[in-house]
Order: sequence, then structure tokens, then C-alpha cells
Amino acid sequence: MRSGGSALNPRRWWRSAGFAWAGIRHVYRSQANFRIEVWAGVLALGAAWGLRAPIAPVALACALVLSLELINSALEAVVDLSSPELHPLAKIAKDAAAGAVLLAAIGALVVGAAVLGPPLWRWWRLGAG
Ligand SMILES: Nc1ncnc2c1ncn2[C@@H]1O[C@H](COP(=O)(O)OP(=O)(O)OP(=O)(O)O)[C@@H](O)[C@H]1O
Repeated sequence: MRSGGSALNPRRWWRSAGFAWAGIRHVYRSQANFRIEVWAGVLALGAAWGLRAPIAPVALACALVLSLELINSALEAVVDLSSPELHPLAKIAKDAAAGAVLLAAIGALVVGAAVLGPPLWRWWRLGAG
């Protein structure tokens, strides 16, 4: 439901942010994959901070994976609503959205390895030697 008014109206902005937060909470509660991705992201950001590695690429990779997982959940809900019966197009929609999450997760692993790998290796060698 849409209502009129300026997008710069703070009360309206808070209301929209509340709806967005409710969506994130729902997906966090209902999707185990999203919970794993959230905590993997927290771990990666903590590691970047602790190792004094660049945080921005890690944060961007985490945001991409989590955002696509949210869109994947939204699309699953829309497909289940519009096509409760099995349908080849419903399968294409769900599988393509899941593929987007998978690609982003692989990209995030590459970013994590490239950004955190070298400082982690130095830290480990210092500890070992
Ligand atoms: N309405 C449908 N019509 C055809 N295929 C479907 C439909 N719903 C799901 N599928 C397919 O069945 C397989 C499993 O779907 P499901 O939604 O259980 O996937 P999942 O990855 O286990 O999702 P979830 O996040 O709910 O655990 C996928 O290949 C999906 O595309």
C-alpha cells in the first residue's frame, strides 16, 4: 500500500525502515542459510578489523550476499504465492535466484581469501615462529 508525501519526511522514512527491518528479521528467523551468512559476515568483519585489513571490500561482499539472500527469499515467497503447484517457470525463477546467491557467496569467499589471507598468514607465522 502506497501513501503520498515526501520521501524526506523523517516519520515516513522511519516507517519504511521499520518495514525493511521486519523483512530482515523474518528472513533471519526463517532461513538457516541467512543466519549462517550473517554470522560468517560478522566473523569476517571482525577478522578484518583485528588484522587491520581493509574493511570496505569485506563489508561490500557481505552486503551483496545478504542482499541477494533477501531478494531470493522475497522471490520464493512471490513464486509460492503465484504458483503453489509445481511449474517449470516457478522452478526456473527459484533456481536462478538461488544461483545468484551462490555466485555472490563464491565471490565473497574469493574477496575474503584475497583480503584476509595474507595478513592471516603473517599473523599465523608470527605466532608459530
Ligand atoms: N512451485 C514449484 N514448481 C517447480 N519447482 C519448484 C517449485 N517450488 C520449488 N521448486 C524446485 O524444487 C527444488 C527445491 O525447492 P525448495 O524451495 O525446497 O528449495 P530450497 O533451496 O530447499 O529452499 P528453502 O530455502 O526453502 O530451503 C528447487 O529446484 C526448486 O526450484
